[in-house]
Amino acid sequence: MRFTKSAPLKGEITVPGDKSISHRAIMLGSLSEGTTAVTNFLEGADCLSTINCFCSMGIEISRTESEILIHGRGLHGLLAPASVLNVGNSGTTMRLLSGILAGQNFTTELTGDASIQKRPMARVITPLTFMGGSVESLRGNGCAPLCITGKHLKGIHYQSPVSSAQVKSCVLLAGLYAEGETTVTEPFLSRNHSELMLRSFGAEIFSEGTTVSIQPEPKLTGQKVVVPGDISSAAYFIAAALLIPGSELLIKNVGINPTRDGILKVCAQMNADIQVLNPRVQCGEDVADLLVKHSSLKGTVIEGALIPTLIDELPVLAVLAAFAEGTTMIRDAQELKVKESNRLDIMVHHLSAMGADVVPTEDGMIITGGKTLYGAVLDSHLDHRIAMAFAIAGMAAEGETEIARADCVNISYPGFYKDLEKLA
Ligand SMILES: O=C(O)C1=C[C@@H](OP(=O)(O)O)[C@@H](O)[C@H](O)C1
Ligand SMILES: C=C(OP(=O)(O)O)C(=O)O
Repeated sequence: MRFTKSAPLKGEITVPGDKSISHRAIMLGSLSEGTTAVTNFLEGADCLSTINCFCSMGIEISRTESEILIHGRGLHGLLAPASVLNVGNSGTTMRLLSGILAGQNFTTELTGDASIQKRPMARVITPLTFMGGSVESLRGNGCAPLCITGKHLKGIHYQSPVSSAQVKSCVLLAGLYAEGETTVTEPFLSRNHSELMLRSFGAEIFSEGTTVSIQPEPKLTGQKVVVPGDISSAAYFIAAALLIPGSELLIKNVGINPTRDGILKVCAQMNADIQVLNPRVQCGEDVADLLVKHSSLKGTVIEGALIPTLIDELPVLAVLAAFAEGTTMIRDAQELKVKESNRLDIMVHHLSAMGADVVPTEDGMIITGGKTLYGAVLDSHLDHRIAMAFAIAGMAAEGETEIARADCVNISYPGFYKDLEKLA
């Protein structure tokens, strides 16, 4: 895909459904009694991987024009799959499913693409093993493929060393099958969609600060789930509208759960003009429309408790920082090294290739903004967030930017380039 300096972004857009919430709706719908109807489900490759995994375990999932219908079989209704489950590129599917599979009465093998086979799974193997689970990394390297044999699990209090919603959700889902209460404490609060959705499906779950506890063997009942627009997808349009002079864009129906809205807080620190309009609550999740106007941005510090609330937005925030006046420090972002690609290394490389002043640090980077950026030929490294972040950089830079292997945006936003083209 090729990008040159863009005309102003005008009008309105609705971004596709939230990826995290779409995954969870399929999982909890499958483990519930009755039917779960999901509106605005994200038809991205990652969520389709989750659907395929549950279909392979005997769940019937059908579509109407506007909904996905999941015909749940209850907490103990999954069937042993006939072959290896493949999660594709999806870390969320791999880690959350591991928690569910640890409590079944069958053995499953789980694998995924080349990127998934390099991502750390010890972070879920460790707590599941503490619970009495049997989860083996088949190559002995702490990565997929995994072999999971369902066992009788015991509730634990797990102090997670990472602020990861995937780890937290994995342990909570295993807790559905454990004897006694299961508790997770994390350093900083990560996204809480699992907690909100588990509660609405009927689980007994209690959160206080960075600790959450769940009781086993609830009767989960199918629900209607209306998925809000994904703030992680809205992030690219927020950034484009802020960077391109003359832009004024209304992004409708965006999930602004406080565990996900770090990008709005950082943009406010950077002097961005973003109005949060029509705030409302939909299926327990905060939702609003965002009116974004071109702004003169200034540098800021992004660190600590904010990091989990904007973890997937850091690539595009680094692009914003490169166009802002002054210095931006990104700290405590070492998790970016173990995403679909090493996002820290690639952000530093690609921004530098465009002429930005970026210095890598152990857990982030220092960006001195305000330099003129020039188009470059950049590889996505098959990482959807990298492709989308640098598409936006290309629309604000001088000259032409070419993104190679750009179709990986299908993972979280299949219509991304079409939507951009419509607006700009
Ligand atoms: O739970 C989830 O749905 C997700 C959690 C985050 O990962 P970590 O839990 O590894 O931080 C995030 O990066 C990912 O895109 C989705
Ligand atoms: C990290 C991501 O997803 P996952 O961990 O589910 O692969 C992402 O979407 O940026």
